[in-house]
Amino acid sequence: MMSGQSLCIGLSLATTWLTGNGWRRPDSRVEQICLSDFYVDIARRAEAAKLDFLFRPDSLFLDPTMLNQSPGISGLDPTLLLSALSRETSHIGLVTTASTTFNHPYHVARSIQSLHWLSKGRAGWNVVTALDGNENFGVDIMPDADSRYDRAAEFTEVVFRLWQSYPPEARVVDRQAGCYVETGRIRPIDHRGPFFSVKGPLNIPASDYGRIPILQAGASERGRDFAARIADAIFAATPDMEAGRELTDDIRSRARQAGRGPGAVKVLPGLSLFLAPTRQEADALFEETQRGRDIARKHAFIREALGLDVSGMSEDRRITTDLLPTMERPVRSRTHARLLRRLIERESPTLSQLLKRPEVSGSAHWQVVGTPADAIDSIMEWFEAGAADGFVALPGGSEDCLNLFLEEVVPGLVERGVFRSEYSGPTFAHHLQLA
Ligand SMILES: Cc1cc2nc3c(=O)[nH]c(=O)nc-3n(C[C@H](O)[C@H](O)[C@H](O)COP(=O)(O)O)c2cc1C
Repeated sequence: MMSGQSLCIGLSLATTWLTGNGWRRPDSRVEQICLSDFYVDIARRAEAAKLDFLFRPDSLFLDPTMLNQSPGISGLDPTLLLSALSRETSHIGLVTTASTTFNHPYHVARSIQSLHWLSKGRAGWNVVTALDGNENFGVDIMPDADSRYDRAAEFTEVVFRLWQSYPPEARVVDRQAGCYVETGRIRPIDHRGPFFSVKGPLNIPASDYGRIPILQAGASERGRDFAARIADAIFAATPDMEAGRELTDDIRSRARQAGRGPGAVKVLPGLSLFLAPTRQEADALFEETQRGRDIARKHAFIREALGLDVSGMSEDRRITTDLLPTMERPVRSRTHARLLRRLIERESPTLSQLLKRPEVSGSAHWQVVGTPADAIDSIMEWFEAGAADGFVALPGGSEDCLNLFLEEVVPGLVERGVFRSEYSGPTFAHHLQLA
């Protein structure tokens, strides 16, 4: 924790509480996940709790076999969804996700600037390089992670320049003289690079609500360098406090090397919550949510990330490093593969233990299964240890867990003096202390 700082808290709108068996509850409202009403209620309650932002991850592909068991994160276009929410809220940040691998920077610059206008300064962009979906865009083989980062670097540079190409001060709106803009202040960007040729300028003015904060997800060496250069916050996968501290220290030092202040990039791990009034009930909620989850999918994840086939192994077999192929091989996410390997190196878990760990079953996120008081204690511990600057809440199991988070965990953090009780400004950049 840096002195005088308070937590930065986002809430994922990925309907994490419907995953596993959560959607099967009679009161889950899963039929409504493509309707804005479903999200409006949640957004208003998150704003009443004075959260920094709502966060919508995204992907540009559909694996229908995954839908057998749960609704997943597919669905509404995130920027359109957040635009609908912008009319129903007034302060909370609205972070959309746009991949730099399959979009075009002109479109992304325009749609996020539009969200910024429509929400009066509350847009944020979660920059991802994507994990899948190439065949939807005429690309036979998924580009490897390094070339995706090369493209992401150029993509973001083009977007930032487009956002500056039509500055707010160009709009003089002089009715008397009949002059709407000073055209000389609107400049093409004339960008020509390996991936894009973009003349510009953008066809929408930059809003005068200030800057659009950037989040980034992906924590390989390349990912960290990229975040240190361009991001205001990183959405991180850190399954334990040590991983959080290592990432936070590393990001601070990379930010310094990139000529930025030590606190320039906030580290915001995903925080998976399974909350109930008692620990027994929380354990039961967790078990119930996980029960029957597709074991073959977990095996496939381990095979893809590590090159290790565990499908024929008994559940009490210890998974040790000597079982792991040593050869460097391309993987979908180096971040997740590294975290999984790290777990095996440190603990040599049995297969049964491994399959239950967040590195395999929960996108490697920090996880609390317990009471709201347990969640508050864990958050305080991480924050005070410098392992996180805040978090993105991923409530699991049922909507009751989301309710406990908003109605008990957040007020508990306010009581402990580490979270705001009122917004002190109207824009997302202001909440992040960037304005
Ligand atoms: C915590 C986390 C969240 C991510 N969320 C998304 C997402 O919503 N959509 C997406 O297409 N990719 C997502 N990714 C994938 C990253 O953008 C990136 O493509 C991937 O992690 C490979 O980068 P790496 O080599 O740095 O790990 C996420 C990655 C991480 C670690």
